[in-house]
Order: sequence, then C-alpha cells, then structure tokens
Amino acid sequence: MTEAVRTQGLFKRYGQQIAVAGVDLVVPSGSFAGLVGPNGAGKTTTLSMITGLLRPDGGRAVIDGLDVWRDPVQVKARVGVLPEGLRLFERLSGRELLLYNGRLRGIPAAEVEQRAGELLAVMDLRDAADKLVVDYSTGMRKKIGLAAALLHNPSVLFLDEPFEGVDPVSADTLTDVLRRFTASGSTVIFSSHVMDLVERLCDWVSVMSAGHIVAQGPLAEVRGERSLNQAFLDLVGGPRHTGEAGLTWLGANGTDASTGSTASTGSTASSGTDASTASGGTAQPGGER
Ligand SMILES: Nc1ncnc2c1ncn2[C@@H]1O[C@H](COP(=O)(O)OP(=O)(O)OP(=O)(O)O)[C@@H](O)[C@H]1O
Repeated sequence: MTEAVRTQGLFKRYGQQIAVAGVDLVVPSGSFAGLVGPNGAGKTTTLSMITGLLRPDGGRAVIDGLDVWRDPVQVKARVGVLPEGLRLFERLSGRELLLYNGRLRGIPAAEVEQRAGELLAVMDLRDAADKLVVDYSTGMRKKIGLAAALLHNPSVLFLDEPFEGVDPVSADTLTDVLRRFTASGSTVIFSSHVMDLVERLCDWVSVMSAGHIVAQGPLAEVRGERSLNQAFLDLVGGPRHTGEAGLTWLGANGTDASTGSTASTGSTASSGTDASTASGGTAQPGGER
C-alpha cells in the first residue's frame, strides 16, 4: 500500500492544553478518508499541521513521501486545502478568485480560464461567477473554496467539514466530483461530524478522541458489525447523560390559557401572556438574561 499521508507522533500544545497528543495518522493513496471525532478532539489542529498551516511542537507529517515541514514548497504544490473558517478574497468575484489562485499556482492563463469555467459549471456557480465573494452564501463559499482547492489538480485534498452549509443537491454534486477525483488515484481526507455521510463516502476512517487516534483502518474494519455511528459512540465514550445534571427548568414553556400563568417554575416574568416576554424574555433593554 502506498501512503498519501503518514504522521508520526504529531503533537501540539496550547498552554496547558494538549490539543494533539502524538498522532500517528495513516491514509493510503487513492482513499476517500474520513477523520472523525467529537468536538475538541484535535481534528482541525491535526489537519492544520499536516497541511503546513500550523507548526507542530513535535512529530512529523509526510505527504506523498515528502516531509511537510522540510519540503514545504513541494508539498504545497501537491495538496489542496479547504480549511476551517476559510478566508477568501471577498472583493473578488468567484471567477476572479479562481483565476487569481490559478495564476498564483503558476498555471498558464488559458488553462486556468478553462479549468475555472468547468469548475464553476460543475459547482453550479456559473450564474454567480461574476458576483463578489462577499455576497456569497455559506454554501456558495464552500463550493468556491473547494473549486479553488481543486484548480491545480492536487494529489491529496484536505477538507475540513466540506459539506457544512451545503444544500443536498450541491452536496450530491460535490460528492460526484470528489468520487471522480479519488477514482483516478488521488486522495481525499475530510473531517466531518456526519457519520452517515462518512459511512456512505469513505473507504478509510480515522477516529480521534482527546488528541489521540483511537481507531483507524478500512471502514468495514473500524465499523465491524455496527453502524459507524455506534462504533463512534463506543470508541469515544458514548453520550453524556444530561438527565441527572439539572436542566429541570428547560422546556415546559407552555402558557396555561385559562389562567394566563406560565407553566415553567421559577419564572418571574410579566403577568402578560406574550410569549416573547415570558420566561426570561429580554423585552426591556438591558433586561436580565
Ligand atoms: N488557537 C488555539 N488556542 C488554544 N486552544 C486551542 C486553539 N485551537 C484549538 N485549541 C484547543 O485544542 C483542542 C482541539 O481543537 P480542534 O479545533 O483541533 O478540535 P476539533 O476536533 O477540530 O473540534 P471540532 O469538531 O469542534 O471542530 C480543543 O481543546 C481546543 O480548545
């Protein structure tokens, strides 16, 4: 098996907080790989270190046999990245953004124009191609960000929550594009919280929890006889129970129409029945929250 990505003991600390505690991530070439884990598990920090956006405190990351931090220029030519909290050049149109990215990547102008046109069409952004990026919706931003990440035909594509905010039709389109990409031998690594999606798309899964990889391998092996969702819950410790932890005040907000009083306990809201001001409403400027 050739490896698109391998990390050894990747480590990152923020003050007292160890975000990534010695991660050995492996992703075979040509995989559609999912990186999953609960909030705060260290997925974004790991992906940022692998893609050369964040310097590790320890360990190393290798992409296509090249050390990310020793051969940064060669590595960056081979990877495409759709990072979390993507920052785009807001005052360019979608088309201009792609042309600019393509020229930065050293692709000849005519070739960039052709690729940009095709990507805009595939992403269903043709009608918005000349609109400024600042006026794009969340899903449109994801799509133009993905188009920019694909423009130079990377060997490995890293996507942080690529489907967040993307409508089902567009998600289907993105899936098709990414499937075609991996079918040709390129690699996709994406982080997601949506287990159904990971189960449907991925043939390789790495599960992170508290800064560690807790399971990794072909989807069928990680999942076993269970659904991926159940495997995930088993691996990361299952749901936390909120029943005993209070929250007795939560819910039961109905107003008894006959008396005009609210059902919730402890509410000292107004005597009126206006739902917007009852139970902790902030109708008064500077009102108690
Ligand atoms: N810049 C930072 N400064 C301080 N702590 C950070 C910073 N970035 C991340 N952390 C901490 O590192 C840990 C891992 O965060 P990270 O964003 O990598 O997790 P994640 O798995 O991507 O989470 P999520 O699924 O919520 O996006 C968290 O405890 C987070 O609070």
